[in-house]
Formats: sequence, C-alpha cells, structure tokens
Amino acid sequence: MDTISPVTQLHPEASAPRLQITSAKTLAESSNLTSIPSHYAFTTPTSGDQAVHADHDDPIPVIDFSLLSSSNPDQRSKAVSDLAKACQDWGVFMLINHGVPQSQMKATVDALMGFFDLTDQEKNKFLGKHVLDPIIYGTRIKASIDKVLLWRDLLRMMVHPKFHCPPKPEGLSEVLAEYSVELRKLARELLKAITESLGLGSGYIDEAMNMDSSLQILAANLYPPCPQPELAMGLPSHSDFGLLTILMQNDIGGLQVNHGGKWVKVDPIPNAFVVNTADQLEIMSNGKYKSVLHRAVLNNKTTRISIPFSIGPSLNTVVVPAEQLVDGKHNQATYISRNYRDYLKFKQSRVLNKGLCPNQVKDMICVAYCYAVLC
Ligand SMILES: O=C(O)CCC(=O)C(=O)O
Ligand SMILES: [Fe+2]
Repeated sequence: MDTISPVTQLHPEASAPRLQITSAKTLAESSNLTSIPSHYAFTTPTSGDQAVHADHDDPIPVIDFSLLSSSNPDQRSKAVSDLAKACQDWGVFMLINHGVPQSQMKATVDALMGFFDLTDQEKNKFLGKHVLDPIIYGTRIKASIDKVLLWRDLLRMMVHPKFHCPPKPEGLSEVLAEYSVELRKLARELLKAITESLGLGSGYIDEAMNMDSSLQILAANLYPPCPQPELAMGLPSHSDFGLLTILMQNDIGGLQVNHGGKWVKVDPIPNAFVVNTADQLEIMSNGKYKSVLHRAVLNNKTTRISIPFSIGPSLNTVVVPAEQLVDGKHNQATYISRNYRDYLKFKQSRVLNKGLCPNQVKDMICVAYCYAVLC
C-alpha cells in the first residue's frame, strides 16, 4: 500500500514515478497501517543479516573520559592506550563520565523531539538537497538519487563555524547552541587524546585540521515504530564522513556496528555517548583507525531518536595521512588527498548499494565503503 499525501515531492530528478511522500512520523501515526509502502522496502530484508550481541570476551569498549585527564600519569597513559585499542579494534566505544550534564542531554532530546512534533508544513520549510545546505530536513539528503526511502525523519544543522538552527519550536535554538558548545569541547579533548594515541603530538590535530574553524554538524534521526521493521531500514550500512561522531540516543536500541564481519548490537548505556571513528580519521591515521561501518535498524513498538554530533576539519582542509605514520616501506600513504568540501560532495554523489569497487585505489574511503549517508 502506498501512502500518498500532498506534502513533499521526492525523486525530482529520478526516472521513477513522482511520489508525494509525507514524513515517516506522520506515516507511522496514520491509522490502520499494517504494512510499509512499497518504496520503503529494501530488496535484501535485514532479517537475512541478523545481528548478534558482542561476545563476553570481546565486549564493545567502554572509555572513561575522566581518566583521560587524570593527574596520575600511569592512569592517564593506560586510558590513552585503552582508547587506541578501542579505535583500532572496534572503531566504536561507549563514553562514560564525559562531564556533559544529564539535564542538558535530556533537554536536547526533548527540544529535538519538539521539532519533529511540528506540522509537516512547518518542517518542510527546511527540505534540503545539497550536502552543504546549512539546515536540512527530510528522510535523507540523497532522496533524489536513491530509489528506496528510509523509515526515519532527519534534521541536520551545521553548528560550527557558524551556528544554524530552525527558529521553531521556541527554545530549540538556545538548547542546541549550548549543547553544540559542550560537545565541541568534549570532541576536541577526545581528538587530542586520539592523536596522542597515534604517537602524534596532542596539538597535531588542531593545526593539521584547522580545528578553530572545524565543520560541526548536529543531527537528529527519528525512527518511528515501523509495522514491518525487518523489511524497512532506519539507516543502511555506512561510514561517517568527519573525524569522529559522538552520538546520544534515547534508551531504545537500534544501532549496530560491523565488527569482524558481523553486525553487533550496540545496546544503549544510560547517559553514555556512543563514539565512532569516521572517514577523515581513517585518512589522517593512514588506515590505522578504520572508519567503522554501522547502521540503524527499526522496531515496531517505540520511537527511537539518535542525535549524532559530527566533528570534522574545516571545509578547506586537505586531509592527508600524518607524515609520521607513513614510512615509504610498510606504511605507504594509501589515501589520495582532497579537501573536506570536495570529499563531502563526492560522498553525496555515491548511489545506494553501488558496492565495492576493488580495482579503485582508496581514492576516497567511501568508494570502498559502498554507501554514504551524510546523516
Ligand atoms: O541512529 C543511529 O544510531 C545511527 C545514526 C547514524 O549512524 C548517523 O546519523 O550517521
Ligand atoms: Fe552514521
């Protein structure tokens, strides 16, 4: 059954029939919905690709942020080496004792929920198409290229170097501005520890990535209950484009990461962030820290919200492998450099499920990583 409503025109450039499609939230709230509209169905059901819980002897790493600034040198150096191991073995970790107040986390979730509660007409003022649009609302940025729609609503804002935010609902902008400042501090401290864990000086990242004007993106993914969660997708397998992503979520699971070729469930830990390594860190570390593949699956009972904060270099930065990690013998530079702006545009142009292109040099990580979401 196709649910058609006179709200949004998607697929404007594609040859597929033009559909007028409303938000996933409105769709989920429409009465008598027992199956998903056909254009939400993925050809490969996610059920064929079951995820597992992490093994007891190889759990998802937990990093205690407070230990990274410990005055005890042994404690600190152990925390940095745990961080190195987490980035190298998993590309994802849970971050606890991070110092962001619980009340601020809750206020941010509530304010963003408030945005999704606005009318479709109000939200559709921010329908965006281009990856560099400062505010984007929709199901995905590449809706005009991809034929399958995602069962999620997305709000994405550039919050640094310039802060952008929809004016409604009232209070949203203040809450998000404060949250962005707090997360910027946290992300920069983490990045310093990460560069140190690579054997680079803690100031390396600030200089090499021009972090004073770093591009920061704050997004919110709303995944309403889906009547056929095994057929639709929240967010398919992808890697993130920046250096690091720090994700907050409500207590509903759905995130999965690819580890050792398996999909592993990332069960939420109350008040913890999920941090994952992203493409620019893979390039900078010359492949030592891989940009982890991850995806978000759906459920048929409860709305899930996830709020990723992405920190990257400044748009004009040409990201290259750090010289110290390239020796010309065993560790040759395996990434071709491009500035971050061009990287983002290139990544946006990739089409869903294009698949691996083994003959291509690692020109851009996303060529190998089959599918780019750009949040
Ligand atoms: O919803 C999630 O847990 C994942 C979100 C995500 O990967 C993204 O927005 O890039
Ligand atoms: Fe992601």
